[in-house]
Amino acid sequence: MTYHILIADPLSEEGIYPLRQADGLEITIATDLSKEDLLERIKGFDALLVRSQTQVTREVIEAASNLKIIGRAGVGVDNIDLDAATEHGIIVVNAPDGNTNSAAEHTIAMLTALARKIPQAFNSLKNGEWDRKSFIGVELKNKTLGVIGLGRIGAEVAARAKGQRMNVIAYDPFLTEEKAQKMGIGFGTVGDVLKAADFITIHTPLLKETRHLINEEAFAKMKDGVQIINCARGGIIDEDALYGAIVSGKVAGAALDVFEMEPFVDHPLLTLPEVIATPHLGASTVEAQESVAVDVSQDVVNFFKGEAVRNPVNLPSVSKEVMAKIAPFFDLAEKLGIFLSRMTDEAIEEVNIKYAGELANYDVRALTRNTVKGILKRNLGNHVNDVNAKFLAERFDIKVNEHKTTTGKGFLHLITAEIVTAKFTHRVAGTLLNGLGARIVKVDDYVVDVVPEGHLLFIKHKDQPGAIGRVGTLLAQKDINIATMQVGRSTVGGDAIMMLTIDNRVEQTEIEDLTELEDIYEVKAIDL
Ligand SMILES: NC(=O)c1ccc[n+]([C@@H]2O[C@H](COP(=O)([O-])OP(=O)(O)OC[C@H]3O[C@@H](n4cnc5c(N)ncnc54)[C@H](O)[C@@H]3O)[C@@H](O)[C@H]2O)c1
Ligand SMILES: O=C(O)CC[C@@H](O)C(=O)O
Repeated sequence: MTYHILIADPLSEEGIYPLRQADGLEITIATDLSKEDLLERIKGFDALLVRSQTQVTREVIEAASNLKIIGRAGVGVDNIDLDAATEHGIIVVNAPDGNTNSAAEHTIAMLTALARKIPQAFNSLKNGEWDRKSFIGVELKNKTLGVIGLGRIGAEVAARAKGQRMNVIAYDPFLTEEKAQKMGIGFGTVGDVLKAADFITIHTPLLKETRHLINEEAFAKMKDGVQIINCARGGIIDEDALYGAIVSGKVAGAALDVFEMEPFVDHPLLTLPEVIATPHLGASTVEAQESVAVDVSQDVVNFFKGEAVRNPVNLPSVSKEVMAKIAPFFDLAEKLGIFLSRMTDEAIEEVNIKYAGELANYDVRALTRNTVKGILKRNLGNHVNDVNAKFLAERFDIKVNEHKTTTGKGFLHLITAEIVTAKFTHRVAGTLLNGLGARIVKVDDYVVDVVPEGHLLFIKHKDQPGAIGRVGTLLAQKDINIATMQVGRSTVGGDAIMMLTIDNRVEQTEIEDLTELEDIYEVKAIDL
């Protein structure tokens, strides 16, 4: 099998080495595609790798009939329609750590250049002027740097600013006073930061909540003569408001690496001498580009090898240690779901999955997704996968609940999956037995011991002499060999079940013939 990878933005050649090394991957590099070309070209590709330039819109995702993974060589995924990717079962991976250092260094370079008006002075010199009066800067020492967004990059910038002997005050929804104290920085609300800072640097993602976070109202709270740096994302600062604040003299200077609309060739802000700018170069170093490309390429290779990806954006990430514990249960979890989906033809309203024993100590959301995937597969086939299973369940108004208990009822680990319909509840439990592999150990209230593999028949019948014989005879007449059989009953002469493993898949007509036998209530064929 060959998977086709489209690299649509320039990536470091050294960085894509993992892709070049892997078997079964064919790489096409086509950068600077127009929107129309991308919509046309994307059709045959299994993977798409981009940086920040290519806009991976819903339209692109819907035009891509084979796409399975989108890799973003960098942090921000605001150029990718994540909802559309999730709905279409496409996993999005990024490279969150590879460019942190470069982006932090760029921010500090911008801060210093802004304070000392270096770009303006250089331009003047290039224009043949020796002007020592117009470019009087300010020192950073003892000035206050306000950091909005103290994540990976914000924290690095804060640490470096302290090296410049600046006072740092930060706001981040995850920042506590204790953590700020440990970092040796001040802590406050956005308002406190805006009020206290001589320089303000933004390091949040662009989200609904952060769009125009720095607007007219925010500028009004700032010190007169404040200077602003944005090396995060265009759109976090309202550019019209910034223009007004510079012209009015409220803001003495701005250093911008990112803009609301990129790319552009001219921009009103660049007509102002107080503004210095770079064309989104925060991550543009040899080291960062190699690092993000390696990270994202490695995840694409892992994905096509069926291994866990390290930096999923639209799936919760699972640590290596947890993955090692839960990965052996993936197949069983999915099979429990497939089993349950065959137990009823009614609409499923609720799915309850209970993890008992040691499994209860781990993050088992990936197992839950596998069970939900198994349940939905009956009607959705390959349209459902790990990425969209929960989303599709929600779309179909199926509530998914996860429960945990450390008591394993005699099993080291036990997964019990349950589906609830308007009329019935069905339950199936499975485990992994040391040295023996997966087993289904309970179906509804009946204890069984069945290997979840191949073709199974689940038959509900009356506990009467002859019922089992009649099933055996009919299957023999149809030339269907029984490999294994388990029986269980609630009470003598009451309801009972048979679980058969058979060598061939049964047809619907054969199920109907079995159902017509005396004392047989219900027959379900389950292919695992
Ligand atoms: N210019 C570039 O080339 C370049 C390079 C790398 C990253 N970036 C951008 O830099 C930004 C930060 O990247 P990172 O790796 O540090 O991300 P991160 O996820 O590590 O940190 C983001 C931080 O912002 C905080 N945050 C979210 N909403 C907030 C709000 N309303 N107010 C204050 N803080 C808020 C989060 O809690 C988080 O701590 C992103 O926008 C990223 O896309 C730009
Ligand atoms: O692709 C780039 O160079 C920009 C990357 C940067 O904006 C990011 O969010 O990682």
